Amino acid sequence: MSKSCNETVQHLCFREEVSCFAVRMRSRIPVILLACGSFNPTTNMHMRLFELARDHLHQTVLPVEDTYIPKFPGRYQVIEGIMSPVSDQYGKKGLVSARHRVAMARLALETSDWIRVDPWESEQDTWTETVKVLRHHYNEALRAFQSKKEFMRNKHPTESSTVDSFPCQQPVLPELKLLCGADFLQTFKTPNLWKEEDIKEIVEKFGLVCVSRAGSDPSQFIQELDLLSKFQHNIFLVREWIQNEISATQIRSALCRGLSVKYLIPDSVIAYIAQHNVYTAESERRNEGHLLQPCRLQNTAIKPLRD
Ligand SMILES: Nc1ncnc2c1ncn2[C@@H]1O[C@H](COP(=O)(O)OP(=O)(O)OP(=O)(O)O)[C@@H](O)[C@H]1O
Ligand SMILES: NC(=O)c1ccc[n+]([C@@H]2O[C@H](COP(=O)(O)O)[C@@H](O)[C@H]2O)c1
Ligand SMILES: [Zn+2]
Repeated sequence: MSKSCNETVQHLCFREEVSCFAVRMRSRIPVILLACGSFNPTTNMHMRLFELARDHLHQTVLPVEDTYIPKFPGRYQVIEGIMSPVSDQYGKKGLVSARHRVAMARLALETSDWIRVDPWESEQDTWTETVKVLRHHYNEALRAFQSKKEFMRNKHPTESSTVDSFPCQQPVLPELKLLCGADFLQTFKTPNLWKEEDIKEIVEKFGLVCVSRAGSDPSQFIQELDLLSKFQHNIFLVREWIQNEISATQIRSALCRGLSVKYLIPDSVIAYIAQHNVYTAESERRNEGHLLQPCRLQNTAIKPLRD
């Protein structure tokens, strides 16, 4: 092959790569994953939850017209993971202060380049419904998207077509999805814990990514609940391919008995717990016998009127 012919081929290959990239950028939907929970303390499994969910979303197939792209599979591009520890007012037994739980999550996530802890929920004066936490983070993402768009507009004030010619430069508003384990999903059926309209908004407007957990069958559960089966196209079930049944409750109970939890939670978190003496028999008794705040709120809401 002559040099010029070779160059032409290279040029064509480059152009094809660029156009594949452009198609990919246009088709892949950016996603932010938000996990709400106690994180008391953060375990290796909490972090695995994010990794499993990201792999799953990256493997979801592209729409038919794009399936020929071999190098770039996946309908979604997970751009960020957010861990949101619940506030102290949640009232769960053994829940230690949010200051400690946020600090431990920060240490645990030090080695992640895409998951971060966000203290907003834990800093609120009262317990916040999960749907409101989703709305807050959605609004944050919307603000970031709008300022990026504004920045692009200022960068190319006269070239209105630039954004169309280089789709990779066009900011796309990410979708925000609630990430949870199968046991979390099962709590949707617990009386007085969730409002129906909240569940509807979560699955209809945002979407759910649910990771399997021993003892829970999320697919059967979805079929049993009309509200979930109606929006099942927006519920992603992720199979944990290697079982990792770590539970934060068991970690706390092992710590209180003086047993080793090494390799179940990060070393940095173990060191923090020891340094601050976070988990003790006394901390385990915190909120003992209390109703969870969501149940308390629902109970007061449905109190009969006095005559
Ligand atoms: N082993 C696991 N497999 C799948 N999901 C999990 C696992 N551990 C925790 N999760 C999920 O992580 C989120 C936060 O959970 P949480 O803080 O309650 O931790 P936990 O280990 O379940 O603690 P606890 O035992 O105190 O309930 C929830 O959505 C929960 O379902
Ligand atoms: N109605 C609601 O919005 C509602 C009810 C129960 C639990 N939750 C949330 O789910 C999470 C459950 O965490 P735990 O699994 O640690 O109990 C917490 O973030 C809590 O705020 C929300
Ligand atoms: Zn739990």
